[in-house]
Amino acid sequence: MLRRVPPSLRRALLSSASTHYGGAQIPNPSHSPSQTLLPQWRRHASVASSSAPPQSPPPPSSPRGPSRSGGGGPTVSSPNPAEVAKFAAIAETWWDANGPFKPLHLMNPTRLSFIRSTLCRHFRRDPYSSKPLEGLKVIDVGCGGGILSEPLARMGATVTAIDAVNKNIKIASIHAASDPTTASIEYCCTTAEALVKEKRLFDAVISLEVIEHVANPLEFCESLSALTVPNGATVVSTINRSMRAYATAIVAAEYILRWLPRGTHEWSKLVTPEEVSLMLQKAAVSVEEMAGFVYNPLSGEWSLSDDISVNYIAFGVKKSETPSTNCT
Ligand SMILES: C[S@@+](CC[C@H](N)C(=O)[O-])C[C@H]1O[C@@H](n2cnc3c(N)ncnc32)[C@H](O)[C@@H]1O
Ligand SMILES: [Mg+2]
Repeated sequence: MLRRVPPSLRRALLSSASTHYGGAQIPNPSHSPSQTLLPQWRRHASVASSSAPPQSPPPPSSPRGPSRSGGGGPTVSSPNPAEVAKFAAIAETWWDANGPFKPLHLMNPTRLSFIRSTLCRHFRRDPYSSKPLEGLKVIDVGCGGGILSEPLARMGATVTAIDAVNKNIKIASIHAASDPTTASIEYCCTTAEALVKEKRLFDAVISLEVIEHVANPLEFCESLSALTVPNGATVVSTINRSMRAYATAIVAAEYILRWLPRGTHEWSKLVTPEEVSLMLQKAAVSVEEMAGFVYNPLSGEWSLSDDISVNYIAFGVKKSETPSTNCT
């Protein structure tokens, strides 16, 4: 089943000018109105009525040892310094379930459910086993305090977790050390780009709520792809650049409810599902499933949905052959 672009999203896309990401122009749908020219993806299986067909599991990734940068920070300049400073300022609050990262704590079971089901389907694992990701090398890019990295390790994955903020890595390492299962996580203050230079490879590359904070989203997608083994999985979540997202994720969350510090998200830096899909496609990752996260203010819980107008997550598969580059 192919996912249709919701009318609200099409309207937002049609009203926006062409967007440039690091020199690459993301096509403006108003110039190519045919829906067939927009990326197509399946609904997430637990949202849709049909499930995705199984695919060949990827070959095992190369067994490289840990590599850590010095304590001062990442080795390359891809992070946006202003964005990094925002996260450094609130690093101590990562594990405060009522602090600025409360929305991520509340969203965690829902996003883990999407990750568990898509990875298990792709890698042909039993999602009901206690360690469904056993034997898979997974990297959590922009891990913050490790609130996603830890459950991934509990699901059996061999986890590497990186962040541009050294304080985050210190806090994540201390927190993980208290449990033998999570103590095995390889935490490192570095960037995806630096690991690409080291030719590190992972079966699954996951980067949640990071792309809207990086200096160059297209280059970031290219780095995520370069870290993924052929036929491996790349998972990205973020906030849509829609009017609804502006009203809820920025005005309500930052200014009315004060869940997040003001200025956490800049509307102009948000990326739409089509843009994420096109950038990943350009980077040789084909987005195959997408789902929205919706918040129920009555229950205070998040759930998976077809509604990708605000928060959404995309699952992609790295193509087995790298497309030829256009050298001039
Ligand atoms: C909103 S937090 C998300 C944390 C985590 N992925 C999660 O969802 O629980 C964004 C994180 O990305 C990190 N970050 C921002 N830009 C980065 C970059 N270019 N490379 C690596 N980490 C980055 C920040 O330091 C911060 O910890
Ligand atoms: Mg964010």
